[in-house]
Amino acid sequence: MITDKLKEHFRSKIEPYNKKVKDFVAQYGDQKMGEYTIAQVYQGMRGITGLIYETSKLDPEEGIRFRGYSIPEIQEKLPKYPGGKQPLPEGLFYLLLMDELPDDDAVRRMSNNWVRRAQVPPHVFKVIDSLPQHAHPMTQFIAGITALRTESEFQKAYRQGISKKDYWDPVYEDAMNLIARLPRVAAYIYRRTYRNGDHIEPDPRLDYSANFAHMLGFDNPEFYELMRLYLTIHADHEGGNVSAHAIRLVGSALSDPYLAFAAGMAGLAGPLHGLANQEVIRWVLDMKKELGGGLPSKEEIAEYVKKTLTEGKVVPGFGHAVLRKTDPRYMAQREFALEHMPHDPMFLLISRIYEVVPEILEATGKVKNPWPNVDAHSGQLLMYYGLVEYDFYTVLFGVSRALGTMASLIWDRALGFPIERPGSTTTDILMQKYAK
Ligand SMILES: CC(=O)SCCNC(=O)CCNC(=O)[C@H](O)C(C)(C)COP(=O)(O)OP(=O)(O)OC[C@H]1O[C@@H](n2cnc3c(N)ncnc32)[C@H](O)[C@@H]1OP(=O)(O)O
Ligand SMILES: O=C([O-])CC(=O)C(=O)O
Repeated sequence: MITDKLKEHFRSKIEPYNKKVKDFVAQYGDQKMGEYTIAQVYQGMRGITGLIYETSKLDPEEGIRFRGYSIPEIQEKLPKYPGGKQPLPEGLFYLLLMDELPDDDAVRRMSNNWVRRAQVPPHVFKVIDSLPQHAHPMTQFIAGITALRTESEFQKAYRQGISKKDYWDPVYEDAMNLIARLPRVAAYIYRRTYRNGDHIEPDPRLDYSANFAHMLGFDNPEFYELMRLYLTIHADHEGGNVSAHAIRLVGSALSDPYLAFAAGMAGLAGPLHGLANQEVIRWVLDMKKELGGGLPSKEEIAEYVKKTLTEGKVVPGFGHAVLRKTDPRYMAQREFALEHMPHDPMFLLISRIYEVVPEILEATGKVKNPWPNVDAHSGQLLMYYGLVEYDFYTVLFGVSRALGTMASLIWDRALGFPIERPGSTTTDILMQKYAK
């Protein structure tokens, strides 16, 4: 294990926070938090608060806050690459884990710490290579993450009989190693699938995002900035979304962070969750093909959207289980596009779709949030810089999601959270009780 200053700093936070939580539960633990209805139970537990997740909180109107900071606030307050405008994801991870804004030094330490941990064992590449080249990148990613598990410090420590109060320590090691290694695994998948296996070695002098972009094959300072923004804004979205919740749930059985993260990635790969980012581009390209290639008019887009709905499909990139306004992550990406590529035809189309879709979804009378989410915009930015293989997009999302969910998983073990095991019931039992 690598001993590091960051870990010692984190260690100093555990006891006081544990005491705060224990005292709070001891004093107020029997307070009622609310009531819920039969309908909510049938509707995917929507609106029921049933989890403690410390690193971020989602407000339906304002969007995500990372440790209390909104997206514009973190863009302003987190350290940046010299000359850059976008926050460094190393700093976001520091904020999420430590509940403290980092300075430049802390961010540099985080960056260097991950560089020291970044070596991916060769068997991981062999596992990925054993899959057919046409295997979806998320299939390859999940296989790669599971293969990384041979390195689990938590698994080893558990076998050796580690005490419960120390679980957080090897979980921290696994989480940090996983975060450090994911860009290499992701880039390997990209180059194997789309660039004839012409792999690019990491450059440890670069920051986390730039090095990732470099290994993918996009050595463009503007793309580096995009990656910094992308990896920051996709990192965390409170605890109830499918990926974060799956990671929390599986981790609660004391499955190690690799297993927990692989479970989360299986959830992220669903088209109603992270995979929507590739579905948006697929849908937009199909629309363009059907409408003859150029920039479709608002009327043509409206017709296409209505056709999608008539066919019983969802309009990808729109709607949300919690948000009730345009996702601030969408807006941050829109601002990036306005600054760097305001005349890009795909950006103009994405903008026009934004003008057309909400009204139509609203008119259905059933869609609770007609506004765009993060996935409605990310693909356009990636395509602009030449990362056009949209099946790969969810892997990028996954690399980012590790930052929030791993910070949270370390806290889960530091706070000694128990195995998650909510109750369930049957319709017959409910009917016997309520349908009298
Ligand atoms: C990173 C992320 O995960 S962000 C979300 C990414 N996903 C997408 O963009 C896929 C498109 N959007 C959706 O499918 C949904 O809006 C979800 C999955 C995000 C949220 O689902 P819910 O909370 O159930 O949404 P909501 O309560 O508004 O659903 C009510 C009805 O509207 C429909 N609806 C919601 N959004 C859309 C949409 N974009 N297009 C068409 N219909 C929609 C639902 O399918 C549901 O229909 P039903 O009653 O026939 O089953
Ligand atoms: O919050 C959700 O349910 C989905 C989402 O936007 C995310 O996980 O980023």
